[in-house]
Parts: sequence; structure tokens; C-alpha cells
Amino acid sequence: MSGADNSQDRAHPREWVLNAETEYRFELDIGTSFAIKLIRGQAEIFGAELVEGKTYLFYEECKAAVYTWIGCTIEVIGQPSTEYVSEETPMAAYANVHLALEAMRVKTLLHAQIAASPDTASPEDLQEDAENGPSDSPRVLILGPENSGKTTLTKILLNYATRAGQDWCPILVNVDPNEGGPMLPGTLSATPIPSPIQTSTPAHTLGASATSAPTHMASNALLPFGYWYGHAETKRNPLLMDRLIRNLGENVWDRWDADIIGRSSGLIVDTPGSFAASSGAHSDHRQSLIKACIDAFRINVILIVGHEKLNVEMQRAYGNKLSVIKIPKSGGVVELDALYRARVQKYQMHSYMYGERVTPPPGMPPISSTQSTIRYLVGGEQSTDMTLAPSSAVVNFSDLAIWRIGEETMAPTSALPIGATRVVSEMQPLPVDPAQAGSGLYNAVLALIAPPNPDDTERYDEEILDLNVLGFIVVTALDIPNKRMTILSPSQGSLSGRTAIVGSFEWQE
Ligand SMILES: Nc1ncnc2c1ncn2[C@@H]1O[C@H](COP(=O)(O)OP(=O)(O)OP(=O)(O)O)[C@@H](O)[C@H]1O
Repeated sequence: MSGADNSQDRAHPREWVLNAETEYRFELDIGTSFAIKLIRGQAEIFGAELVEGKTYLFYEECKAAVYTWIGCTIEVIGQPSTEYVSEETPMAAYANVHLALEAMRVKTLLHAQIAASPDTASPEDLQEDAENGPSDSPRVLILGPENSGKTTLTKILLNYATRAGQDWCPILVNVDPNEGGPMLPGTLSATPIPSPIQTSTPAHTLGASATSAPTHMASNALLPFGYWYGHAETKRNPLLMDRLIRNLGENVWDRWDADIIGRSSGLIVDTPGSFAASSGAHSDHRQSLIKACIDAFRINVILIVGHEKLNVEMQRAYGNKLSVIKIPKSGGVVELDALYRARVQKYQMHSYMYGERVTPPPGMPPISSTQSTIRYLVGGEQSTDMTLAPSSAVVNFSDLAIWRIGEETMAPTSALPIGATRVVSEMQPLPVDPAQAGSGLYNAVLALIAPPNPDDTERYDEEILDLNVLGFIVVTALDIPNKRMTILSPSQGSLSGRTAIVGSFEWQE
């Protein structure tokens, strides 16, 4: 391994030579970007392989690592705030986990194929299937404290599965509302992953959804299915979390009904650090939320990232029913503080509405340029235009039906019946009246959800909780005298007759 000369002009490309099984780690400052090109050898970023000769851009305070199994030379342009090479990584342990999951997939697929058409199976397949014993696809729950590298491990395992050459399409389940997976924070989602998730910005750590991705990224845009929880913290409404997790599980199993490859590919659930926090006022909720995940997704493998106590706890609770495996935390994981997380949420929302405008690092030559466009690679995709033109439209209050889950509306106490108390269940959908002062809608992020059942006889009290997210909007202005509001939306579609839920996320310019 050889490092770069610090005194060198940072606008010029620098080379790093990495030995086998080492990684080059970097962290970017606010407002900077960085470029990496694989010159020779093999290299990957969180399990997604770099293509030799292509330039990859990183921005928005991205923190990542280029790992190589066999050694490589990379060229970098730009100045990260931190950069170093580490020879100690947990990648061998992660690869072993991948191999075990892969064996489960292969076995499950073989078994499902034979069950679907026993007459056409070869004698070898029948024998192998008989020797294999019971088969089950990998359904993995990843647990660990904050900043233990859970999301990164999720990504590495998903990426390795998609690279296995079997057309696997594992499902990424995100139940960390602080991150939101490929959707916006506040969402719990399930997303089939057909190809490796690239790393370029923390705004899309787990890939970008088709609803938010600029058109140039359409080839690697994902199609998540999600429910709006609406808050960053699980303790805010654990009952709602529980219900949405179970809804997601049902959706995944329905989807797999007629999809042998999908079912064999399995799923990986990324969880929030709060699931591992054994102290604090609300720690009892985490047990029930872990249980909700295990039930909903029929988890058969729990991976505990670097946390001895949690490992013992999970071994005791579930060790006789499923595999509980402790795996090491990477020394490269960066401690992310609350301010950083708030900035990342802002990047996510802005990227959803406006797309992305990346200023390449000084000294970076364009791949090609015409009068109006400069082309670079972001996440391995060539781009011509990375910006979106959101629509800002004025709509009548009556156009949108807005709901809030489990919180009181701001109705004055005098409006309540005599003797009534203000008891609102955590799961009760309440209509929000934008005309009421203190409605909490100004600058709020709202999830547009699927339409409620048009047949009144089919409707039920909590139906709103079970409707999936179609997109997101922001209320940027309220004109109470004229009963109108201004809505920022990534698309031009009419909002008339639509249903939306407000949570506690605020839009920041
Ligand atoms: N080997 C590595 N080298 C450099 N950066 C890394 C490495 N592994 C992880 N990171 C970075 O560390 C940060 C935290 O990692 P990650 O998000 O995976 O942790 P987490 O446990 O999921 O966090 P959370 O507390 O949000 O649940 C991320 O910015 C990630 O990109």
C-alpha cells in the first residue's frame, strides 16, 4: 500500500495502491465533492464493484470505503477531511455470512423448482434435494447499537447477493424511520433490489426510489413499497411502528406468493439503533418491535453487529428457534451525531424535490461535454442532467384530505362535549383542518397515500394506517382567509381528491 503525498496539489489526481484485503476510507466535509477511478485490479464500495476506468463522484458529506479482495490501484481527485488505508476490516466475516445466506438461497430455489415441476427434475437434482433436508430462504434481521454499521452491512449483503449471478432479487426492508431507506425519512419500506446499490451520497445510502430519482438515474431507480410512520424516533409511536411492520410483512409475503426467485432470494431487515438500546425510558418497546419484525418477516437469522449483551439477550430469547450470530463491527464506521443526521435528512428531502446538482472537485475533467451539458458518473450512472423541476401549486384546503395519526388536533377544549376528556388513541387517524391556527401544517412534509376504499361498506376506522405511500409533498404556505395553501411537489399531477398524512418532519430550505 502506498499513500498519497500530502503536499501535492489536491486539484491533481493522486494514486493509492491498496494491498489485498485492505480498504481506503474517506470522509467528506460539507460542500465538498470527491472522485474515485479504479485504475487497475478489483475494488468495491460496500459490496458494489467499481468498473475499471470509470469515474465515480461522491458528495454531501459521504463517508465510505473502497475495499479490495485482491489488491488495486485507485486514482482520487479532491480533498476528503479524512482519508487512510486500513488493513483490519471485518469483510472476511461478512463474506462468510454471505456464503451461508447464498447456500440457503440455492437450496430453497432448487426445492421450490422441484416442488413446482417434479416430473422434469433430473435424478441428480432430486437426490440433492433429498439430501439437503428442509430448505428456507434467508430472512435476516440486523441488530446493533447506533453507529455500528448496520445499514452498511445490509447494503454489503444485498450487493453480494445481486452479484452472485443467479438473478437474485432480495428485498431490502427498512424499519429505521430515521433513515427511510430508499424513500424519505419517516417511511418504513420494502424494496426489491435487482442490482448492486451504489454509494455516492448519504441522501441515497440505500438507493433512490423511482419516484424521486432524476430521470437519468431511471436505470437503477428502485420501486419501494412503504408506509408512512412520520417520525424519526421509534419511541414516538411504537404501536404504529408495530402495525406498519406487520403490514409490510404481509405485503412481502403476498408479493412472494408467485415469485420463486424472489422468495428464494430472501430479505434483509435494517433496524434503528433504538432496537438495541437496553436502557432509557422507552426501552421496553424495542422488545416488542423486534418481535414484530421476527413475526412479520418470519426471520430465521439474526445478525448482531458488535454488541455482546444484545447477543446474549437475543440468544436467550430466540436462540432455540433461529440462528443468532454475532459479527464484528467495522473500525471504519463513523460516529454520526444528531446534527449530521439532521443535515442528511435535509439532503434526502431536497434531493427528492430538486434532484441533485453536484459540483465536481476542482481539477476533474468531464467525461464529455457539449455546450449545455457536462457528463459525469454518479453512482456509476452517466448523467446529463441531475436536477428536477418541482411544481409549486396553490390548492384549496378542500382539495386534500389531511390526516394525522394518534395526536390531538388543535380543537379548543371548549369544543369538546361536556365531561369529555382528550383521550386519543395512538392509532387513531384524526382529520387535520388547515384552517385551524396551529394545525402544524406550515412547512410540514406530508405523505400522499393510496386512495381509501371507494366502497363505504368496506371502509374501517383505521384504514388510513394501512394505505401505502405514493409520494411526498410539502406545505410551503397557508392562506387561511382564502382557504388555500401552496404545495411543493416533485411532479405536476393534480392533488384534488388525494389523501395525505402529516407527521413531525419539517421542510428546511
Ligand atoms: N468501512 C467504512 N469506512 C468508512 N466509512 C464507513 C465504513 N463503514 C461504515 N461507514 C460509514 O459510517 C457511517 C455509519 O454507518 P451505518 O449507517 O452503516 O451505521 P448504522 O449502525 O446503520 O447507523 P444508525 O445509527 O443510523 O443505525 C455511515 O456514514 C457509513 O457510510
